[in-house]
Parts: sequence; C-alpha cells; structure tokens
Amino acid sequence: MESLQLVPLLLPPHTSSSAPTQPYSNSRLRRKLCFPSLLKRTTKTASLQSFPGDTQDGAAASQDGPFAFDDQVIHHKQESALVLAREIDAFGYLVGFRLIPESVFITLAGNVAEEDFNGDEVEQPEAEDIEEEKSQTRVSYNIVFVTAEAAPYSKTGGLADVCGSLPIALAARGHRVMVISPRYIHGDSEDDKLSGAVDLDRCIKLYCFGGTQEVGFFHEYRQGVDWVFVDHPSFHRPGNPYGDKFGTFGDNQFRFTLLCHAACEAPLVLPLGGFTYGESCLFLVNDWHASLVPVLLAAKYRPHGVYKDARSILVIHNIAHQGVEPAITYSNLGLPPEWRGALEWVFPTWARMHALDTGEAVNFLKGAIVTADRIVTVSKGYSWEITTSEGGHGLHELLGSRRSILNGITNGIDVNEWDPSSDEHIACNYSADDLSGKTECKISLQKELGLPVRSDCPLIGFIGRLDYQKGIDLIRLAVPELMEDDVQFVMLGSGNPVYEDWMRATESAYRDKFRGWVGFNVPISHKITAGCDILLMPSTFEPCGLNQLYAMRYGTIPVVHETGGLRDTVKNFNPYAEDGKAEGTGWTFSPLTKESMLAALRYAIQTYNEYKSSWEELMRRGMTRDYTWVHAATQYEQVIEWAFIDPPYC
Ligand SMILES: Nc1ncnc2c1ncn2[C@@H]1O[C@H](COP(=O)(O)OP(=O)(O)O[C@H]2O[C@H](CO)[C@@H](O)[C@H](O)[C@H]2O)[C@@H](O)[C@H]1O
Repeated sequence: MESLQLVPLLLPPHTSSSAPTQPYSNSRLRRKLCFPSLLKRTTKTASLQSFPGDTQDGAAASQDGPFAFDDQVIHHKQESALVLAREIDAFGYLVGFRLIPESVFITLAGNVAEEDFNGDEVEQPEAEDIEEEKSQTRVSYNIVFVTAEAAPYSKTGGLADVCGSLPIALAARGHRVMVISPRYIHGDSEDDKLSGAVDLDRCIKLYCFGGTQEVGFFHEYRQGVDWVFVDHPSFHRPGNPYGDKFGTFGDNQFRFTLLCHAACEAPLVLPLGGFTYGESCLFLVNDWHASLVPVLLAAKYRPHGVYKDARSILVIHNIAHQGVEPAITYSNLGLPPEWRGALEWVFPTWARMHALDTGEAVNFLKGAIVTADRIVTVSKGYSWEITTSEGGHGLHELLGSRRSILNGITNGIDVNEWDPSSDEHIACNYSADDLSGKTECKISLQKELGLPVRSDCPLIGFIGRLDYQKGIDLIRLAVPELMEDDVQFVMLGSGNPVYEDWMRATESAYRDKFRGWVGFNVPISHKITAGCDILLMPSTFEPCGLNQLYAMRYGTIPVVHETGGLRDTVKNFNPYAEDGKAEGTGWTFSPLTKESMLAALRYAIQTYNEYKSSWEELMRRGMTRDYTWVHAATQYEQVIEWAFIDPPYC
C-alpha cells in the first residue's frame, strides 16, 4: 500500500536571526536566500535519524520501506513551523518529500493511518490550505520556464496555453518566474503581440553548430512574470514556430539548440528588475524543444562549478515529438563528446530506411529524461501511459526506470480568458445561473457558418490540430453515418493537408449539416466552444487535453475517448447514480472504434433531445467545477521542493 510518512522537521520561519541582512526590501527575494540553506541543513539532519524499529531483521522496514524515519521532533524553536513529510511508493521505496505547515501536520497525523494516499499523483492539499496559501508561499524559488511557445505571444497548441498561464499562477504564489521563448517575427499582424517587449540591449555569444552565434534578449514584465524572448535571425520568418506552408523548417534543431543555450545563460546575465535570477534557480523545461537544458547544466556548466545548486524539471506535454535528428548532428550541439551517450538513440531495425541504415540518431527528449532531476507529465493517467510500450513511443523503459521521480499533474486553464460570463469573443455572455445566452451563441454560430438556424438541433464541435493524435481518421470513418442523424457538425483545425482537404470536401458533400473551418483562429475557437452543445474529442492519445476543460466550463458536453487526461478529467454520465441523483460531466468511450464513438455520441444526442433537465444538470456540473491553476501550481510547488531536497541527478 502507498503511504505518506510524516517526519516532523520544524523549520524556523523567514525571520531567522541567522539570515543575512539583505540590501533590498523585496521579501520574496529575502525568503529565497534564507530558506534553501535551512531546508538542506535540516534535511541532512533528518537523513541521519534512524528508525527505532529498523533492525537487521528488517521487520519494520518491510512495513515502511527501507528508509523509514522516527516521527521525532528534531528541533522546535518557533511556533510557526514546517513539517517534512516523506512519501513511500507501493513497494516501500522513498519517492520524495514535501513540506507542510505544522497545523496541517497535526490534522494529518491523526488521520494518516486510515488514509489511502496516492503515490503517483502529487497529493493535493486541503481546500482551506490552498485558500490560505493562494497569495503566500512557504519557500520562494527562482523558476525559469523554457518553452518553444507561450500564449499570448506565440501559440500553435496546448503547450502555449500552459506556458502562458502556469507561470502567472506560480508568480502569484510568491515565486520569481521567468518564461524564456524565441522572439518569433513572422512579418504579419501577429508580431504586434510582442510590441510590449523591450530590447534589453544585452547580446551574448553562443558556441554551437561549428561557430559563434550572437543572440539578444527582449523583455516584458506582465502579471508578475518576466517574459523573455531570445532574438536571433533564425526566429524571424513567416509561418508558425515550427514550419510554414511548405512544411516543417529544416533547421529546427539549430533554432531550439540556440534557445536552450540562451536559456542557460539568461539567469546568469540578465539583471531583470535589477537582479539576475542567479545560479540556484529551477529550470522547468517543456517538451523536446527545451530538453537540451538539463544536459547542458550537467555537461557544460557543472564541471566548471556553475549551476551546482540549480535543478531541472522536464515537463512532457507530448511524448510523440522527441526532437530526433541524425547522429552526426551531435557535434553541433555544443556538448562535450563524452556526453554523447545521454542523447544517443538507435531506431529498431523495422524503423530503418534501408540495409545500410544503422538507425543511429540523437534524441533531445531522451537527453532530458536521463538528466533532469524530476519529470512531470500533464495528467496522472498519461504519467502511467508513457511507461507502457503502447504509450511510451520507445521511451517507456527509460521512463519506467525513473518512475520514482515521475509525477502526473493535471493542467488547469486560464479561467479569465475562458469565462463564458465575460468572454468578448462570443455573441452573448452566460453563466451556470443563467444559461439563456448559450442558445444565442449557438444561433449566432449557425448564422456565421451558414448552417440552418435551429436551436433544437444538436450541434457537435471539434477543435484541434489536424493530426493523427486527435483521432481525425475515426471522425472521417464515422461522418457518413453520423450525417444520417439530425445533427450539425463543425470542425476547426489546421495541420495535415490530407485532413484539411477532407474537411473541405465533406463540407461540399453535406452543405446543410457540416462545416470545416481550416485555419488557426482563437476567436472562432471560443465561438465554437460556446455555441456547440457537444464537443467531440476522439484522440488516439491525449496527455491532458484542454478543449474538454474549456468545453465543460462553457456548458458544452464533452464526448471523449477514454485515454490519458481525457479519462482523468471527464466523468462519464450516469443517470442512475445513488440517491436518484445523476452524476458525470460528459461521455467517455472505449475502445477507439467508430461503433463505440457513435454509440457515445448517440447517447449524448438522445439525452439532449429527450432529457432536457438531465442535460442542464450535466451542463451546470461541468460549469461549476474548479478549473483554476491553483491546484496544479500547488502540486508543481511540491515537485520543485522535492527537486531541491534531492542532490542534482547528474
Ligand atoms: N485551429 C485552431 N484554432 C484555434 N485554436 C486552436 C486550434 N487548434 C487548436 N487550438 C487550441 O490549441 C489548444 C490545444 O490544446 P490541447 O491541449 O487540446 O492540445 P495539444 O495537442 O496542442 O497540446 C499538448 O499539450 C497540452 C498541454 O499540456 C496537453 O493538454 C495536450 O494533451 C497535448 O497534446 C487549445 O487551446 C485549442 O483551443
């Protein structure tokens, strides 16, 4: 059984007399300087404690794992204190620590024997603790997000949404947060989004790809976060961050290698608000584009005594994209030859192109998996899936070997941008208390799309990248049959030209029922989310998924394939739940077949047509759920604390 062990280590609060006097008054910075050293010192003391029952015969160890501690107070000088809690997995192994306020400890200590704590997902604090801690955090960290995209500055998908809103949530909790991403200049109106970023007039030279590259930095301070943009000519071109109408850019490895090198320099050289972030920061690196950062910390900086106190967390939003390039390119990356093994990757024989192909490659994501201090995925379900051969895309064994530092944290959403009661993109605002505006949104959407205006006809929506992942093939299979029903269907997406053409052709074939909007358009995505009755997400795999969360917040009922984050976030509708009260927020289906998807859709359509009150209850249940980033931010904080308690992984 998984268990949480509480080791009461009482840390002095931020008023410790031993804290060095700071020449500035920023309390966030002052706390940061005091706490990490105290934290480490106390942890070391803890590791020296022996468990009274930890005898040679191991009787106690078999119960509580090999590293059990006595619940013994080590020192208790202050009234306000923190307690170190130890988490043990199903096999009795120590998987991490976390700090909790003493008040919570007293409550937990009373209950801990009966509680069934879940070791895979970071445990969520009680609601009142979250409320109390919303504006104040216990230990403040300098956090550096490294990402290829961050909304609203650049966006092709969910990565941008997360990197545009999680940093703000962490900053609101008292951390100093920087987000570093490329300064994309496309030569169109999109560039206006960067107009608030000023040139820091700080150019640095980076050594990679056989020469010297000069990059600059732009900066905007917004909503408590330092948004930093790396400037280089390779980021200035039409298209999106990764490609244009001719396909994926051929030099993406170069562009994101530059981003990683620049991100490692930024905390050392940029005096943002007068002070650099310094060497003791936490790098939160997202997906393969940022995956070189933990490797650089270990291979380029630490051998010279730099970043010895830094830590890194890899966040996997999508394991299908790993940044794989020919092995020969390793010498371009600015890494010492002896670190080649960290990125080395050999394709299985069946995946090789020809008889002379040795299958040797470099794999950026693999590099981060074997060097990061901790790994997070964007839902608990997905954190398990990527350790299986079906879901790991070849990396499952490596991830399995690092299972003890792998956590799943379900994404939140930006509840200000996605709020039906104040959304400026939609025809009429509405809320769970007054749903009337939703019908107006539907009518307005039908008019805009040129569909017959019928408030009684179930309107199904799909929004997403037109990619194998999103289950477009299944939709293609099912549409002819679905179009026989009395429904309307609108799809918004861009990506694979084959799917784009199919959408156009299907629109011609079903003029009064189907609309396919090819393109990337944020206002339209809001209109579809608000105007539809049902949102379809038949993803083959889905690390978290954001559209189902947006849909539920807008009273649009999700019908989703039971996978990854979709399974974790959508609760299947059960009209016969206990006490005569229905429960659930949508429909989930499995297996991933046309039949099971159509069956789920038809349950939804029947409920919409025949059980109006059940439908409204479904809408309200979804709309009143908590989608804020507060829970996720608290969980990220715990993982960051664990990262700093352990020594650097390499
Ligand atoms: N044509 C279009 N026009 C306008 N907006 C569009 C659009 N196509 C997509 N979007 C928007 O892009 C975002 C997509 O987010 P998702 O989480 O659904 O998928 P994505 O696969 O990109 O993200 C990956 O990262 C996220 C974040 O961790 C995970 O939730 C997810 O499972 C994982 O695959 C949403 O905000 C959506 O509205």
